[in-house]
Amino acid sequence: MGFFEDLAARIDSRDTMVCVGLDPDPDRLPEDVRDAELPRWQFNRRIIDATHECAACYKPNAAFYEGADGWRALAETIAYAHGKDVPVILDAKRGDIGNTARQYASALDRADAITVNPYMGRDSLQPFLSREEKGIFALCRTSNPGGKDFQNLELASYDEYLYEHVARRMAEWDEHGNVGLVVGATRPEELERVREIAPDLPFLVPGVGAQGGDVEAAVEHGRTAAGVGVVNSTRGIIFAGEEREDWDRAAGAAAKRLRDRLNEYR
Ligand SMILES: O=C(O)c1cc(=O)[nH]c(=O)n1[C@@H]1O[C@H](COP(=O)(O)O)[C@@H](O)[C@H]1O
Repeated sequence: MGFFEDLAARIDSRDTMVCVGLDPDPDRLPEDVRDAELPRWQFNRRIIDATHECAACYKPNAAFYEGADGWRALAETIAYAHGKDVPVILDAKRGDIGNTARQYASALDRADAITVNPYMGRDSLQPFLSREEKGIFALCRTSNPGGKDFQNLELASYDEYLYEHVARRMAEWDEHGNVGLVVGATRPEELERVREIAPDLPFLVPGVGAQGGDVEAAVEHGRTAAGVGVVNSTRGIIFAGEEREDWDRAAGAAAKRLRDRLNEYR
């Protein structure tokens, strides 16, 4: 089975669209894991134990795993999530010239899907697109305030915005049914627009929770007609119990709350 079939099966069987972000910021790790060997992995292990039942997938962001210990923590985390039958999207926002991209694509040996930056064009994405059984989420309209700086430039020769063009092109380049788009929940009208352009591509929708995005729009437009799409929250889940001793239980409760809130609109 390909990534999106696995993801669809997980969404259906667990009745959840929640993508739990795993960004173990060292400055925010709880006291009781700080002195452990591989604190990031110990933190993630307890977060996964507490959240896996309502996780459609996990999304570790590579930025939080720099360095030799970080990579070990990431490898342990991915293997542990797989042990719970939860797919993993590596949020690495990759994209480079062909031979470099081929090396970056080896990150997919471990993870099930990856985020890519399409700015360098088709050849920079080809090594990812060719991995038919793996998923690729291309940045389309990002959730951050500066997302508009380039993504909302109007392309005179196409009479559309750059983010619209990215959506259209990615749909064209999706030869194996393994492409999705990253579209933030912070711009609901653009989320709706991207859904119109690319009706069949699953979305990864970040920006709810800490960034204050629109949950209803994320559900309504994030999914394909077949119901495939996920909504990510990271800090709103993993640091929900930051000041508490039972921080993992608090994360579990936050993940459940988000699942239930998303399900109200499904
Ligand atoms: O590619 C992403 O996942 C991503 C794209 C985007 O437009 N906005 C965005 O916030 N993200 C990532 O999603 C996560 C959001 O974290 P929270 O704001 O804590 O929920 C971080 O790992 C971001 O890097």
